[in-house]
Amino acid sequence: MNKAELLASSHRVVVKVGSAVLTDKHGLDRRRVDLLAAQICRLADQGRQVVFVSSGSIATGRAKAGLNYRPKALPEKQACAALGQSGLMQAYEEAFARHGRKVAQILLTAADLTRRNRYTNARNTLETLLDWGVIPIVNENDTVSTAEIKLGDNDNLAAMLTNLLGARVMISLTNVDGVMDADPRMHPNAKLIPVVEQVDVDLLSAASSQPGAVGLGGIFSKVRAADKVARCGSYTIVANGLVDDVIDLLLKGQDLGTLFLPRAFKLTSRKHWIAFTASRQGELLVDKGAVPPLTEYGKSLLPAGITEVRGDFQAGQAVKVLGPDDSVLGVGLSNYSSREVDAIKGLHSNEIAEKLGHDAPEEVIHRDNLVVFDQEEEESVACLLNN
Ligand SMILES: Nc1ncnc2c1ncn2[C@@H]1O[C@H](COP(=O)(O)OP(=O)(O)O)[C@@H](O)[C@H]1O
Ligand SMILES: N[C@@H](CCC(=O)OP(=O)(O)O)C(=O)O
Repeated sequence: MNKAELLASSHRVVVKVGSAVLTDKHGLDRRRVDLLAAQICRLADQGRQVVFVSSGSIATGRAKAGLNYRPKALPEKQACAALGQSGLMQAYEEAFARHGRKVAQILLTAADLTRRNRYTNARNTLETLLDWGVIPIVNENDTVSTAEIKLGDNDNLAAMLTNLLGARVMISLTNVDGVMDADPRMHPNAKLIPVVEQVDVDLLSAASSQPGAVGLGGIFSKVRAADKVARCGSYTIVANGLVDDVIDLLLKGQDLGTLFLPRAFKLTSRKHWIAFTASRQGELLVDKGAVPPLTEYGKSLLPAGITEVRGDFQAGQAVKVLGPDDSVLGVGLSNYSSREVDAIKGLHSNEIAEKLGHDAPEEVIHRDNLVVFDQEEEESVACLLNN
């Protein structure tokens, strides 16, 4: 399927735009804002529901504050985000209104997505706005998110939202033509990769995480986000947002950018959330005997196979499941707290109740709450989970 057919048949689209597209050395580029608003409105006018993930608050605020350096200290970044976000939204309000569209600001913190009840709440709000024909404009709530609890970057946020909304395609607009086979800043002859059938460890390790002057995460975070999107069965297009009519051209069938295809085996939305969005608080190590039941036969994780508990977690939280060599086997929601798992590890199912002093489930992680990864992809999965 080409990109025009893909967009033509997609009812729901997430568009993400990076700071490098939206801002120049004077701050927010109002002309770019107008061009983007016009194209997003055309996508919507053709009957699509569009969620717009916009970076740019820090770069906009930095110019507004008159800083001639890239803010590094957290309070400075947060102050810039606060200064910039209001101007960004004002520009979008005006630009979308010229096309008769209303926009709504959604600022999310990590906990809004990593906790299931808040995730569901965010989904309900977004669904309502989309039903009303409004364009939600989403950014991370940088002003209150500290380094330890950040979602990471907006590529990751857009991938999480693509799964949350069941969007068929995510369009990621950056300041290069797409994903190249080498860093174009160092290799001027780098070639565009037109299609990525499946992200592998080679592509992930080749992709630079060094951003441009204002971005975050570099092309690496776009490739990783595209892999997450592929695993929920959706497509990603990474294209050049500095091309004035890039979305229009894609709609008309021009073969621009890099297209990431969905995985043949896709996770359900809930399992995708468990694997890539729920906050992971700990690790459970299992012995050799537990590996085939989990990875080959889709069984639940029982206490008998657990040898070690790492980290502090509560019942219901997500944990990584590691093999005896520390390789990542999967991610699942634990029925028990770390203290309880520590108490029952190595026990047979009929010994659990006696040890804990009350009736309790025999599985530490039920198979319905466990995502097991293909062991041949262990390296790239470890990379995906590493943020
Ligand atoms: N292999 C590559 N393909 C494309 N871009 C790359 C590659 N390696 C490094 N880059 C750089 O990544 C930058 C985009 O990342 P970033 O600055 O985080 O953008 P954004 O603000 O759009 O999120 C580009 O400006 C490009 O120079
Ligand atoms: N939330 C931040 C941007 C974070 C981010 O991922 O930036 P970018 O790599 O430019 O998409 C901001 O609004 O400045």
